[in-house]
Amino acid sequence: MSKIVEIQNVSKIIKGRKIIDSLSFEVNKGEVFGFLGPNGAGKTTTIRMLVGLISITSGDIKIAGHSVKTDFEKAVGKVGAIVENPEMYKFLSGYKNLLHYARMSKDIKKEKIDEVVKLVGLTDRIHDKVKTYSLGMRQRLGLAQALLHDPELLILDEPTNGLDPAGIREIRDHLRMLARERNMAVIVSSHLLSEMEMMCDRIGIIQTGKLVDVQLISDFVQGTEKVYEIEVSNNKEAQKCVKGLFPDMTVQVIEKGIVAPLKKEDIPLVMKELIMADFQIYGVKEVSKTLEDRFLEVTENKEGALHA
Ligand SMILES: Nc1ncnc2c1ncn2[C@@H]1O[C@H](COP(=O)(O)OP(=O)(O)OP(=O)(O)O)[C@@H](O)[C@H]1O
Repeated sequence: MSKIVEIQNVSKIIKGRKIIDSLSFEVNKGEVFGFLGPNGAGKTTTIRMLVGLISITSGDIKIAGHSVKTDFEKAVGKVGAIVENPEMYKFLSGYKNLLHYARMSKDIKKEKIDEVVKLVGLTDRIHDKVKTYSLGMRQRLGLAQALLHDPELLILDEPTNGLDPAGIREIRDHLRMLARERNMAVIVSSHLLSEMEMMCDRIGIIQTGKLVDVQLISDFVQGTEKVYEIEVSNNKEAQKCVKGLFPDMTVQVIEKGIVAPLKKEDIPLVMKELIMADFQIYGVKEVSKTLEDRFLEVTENKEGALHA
């Protein structure tokens, strides 16, 4: 796989504070890379440096081999980005907005407008005024605008912010399609892991300005431990009962019962014990720890190391 972005030891100091600390990672063509971190971690600051909206204090960013610092025009020439909410004229149609934008930059032909409109699935509504569009449609129009000059790299800061589940799905499907069919590299930032799981090939986790981890999303999900949820009457007593069998186990009380990291072969014993003690059991199911739990595990584990 060929890399399109190289972030090399990048730091950013704003008003004497180190907001980004020695960040390094690469993004390949044809992949959707999720830049994930809690609010205030430094995602937007990094993206702003990537697209040249703010300067880099130290280190360098190369896009398609060109330094953002020393060869800016060439570096960002192949980048399409939606960083702040794309400015659209609400009283003009989507088409006129794109036409206006295309006229400002040279070399964009009308056929290209039709192509990107089709690509983001707005053909039926493109001649309606933007003020009649849903938020998801406006996002897709922004995407169309970012695609007008055939970027090799697409950068989107929190692209699903404020969208309903259908809108999130629309954007997600489009980004995946662009990576797969056009071999485009896509960088998306988000603080929602569940969303990243469905959209990205790899994720980079950032916390307080430092990169905590970069992983294939499939590996990240696989590292997620399985637990059993037992739907049972009198959850607090049931917890004591299971702890009686496995004193060292962390057994969690939830509204409808308990959750425990049991092995499959332990289930008959646990059931027998609960039944003998007169608990009513309504169900047992294997559940994954949520990805949010996994995210917290990774960031908490690494935090000690980072501050050491
Ligand atoms: N111009 C600035 N002046 C002072 N502090 C700033 C400036 N820009 C960013 N910061 C600080 O840098 C940190 C990282 O901000 P950034 O917006 O990059 O985070 P983020 O990960 O994108 O978070 P969010 O998801 O909330 O947008 C925050 O603590 C923020 O307050």
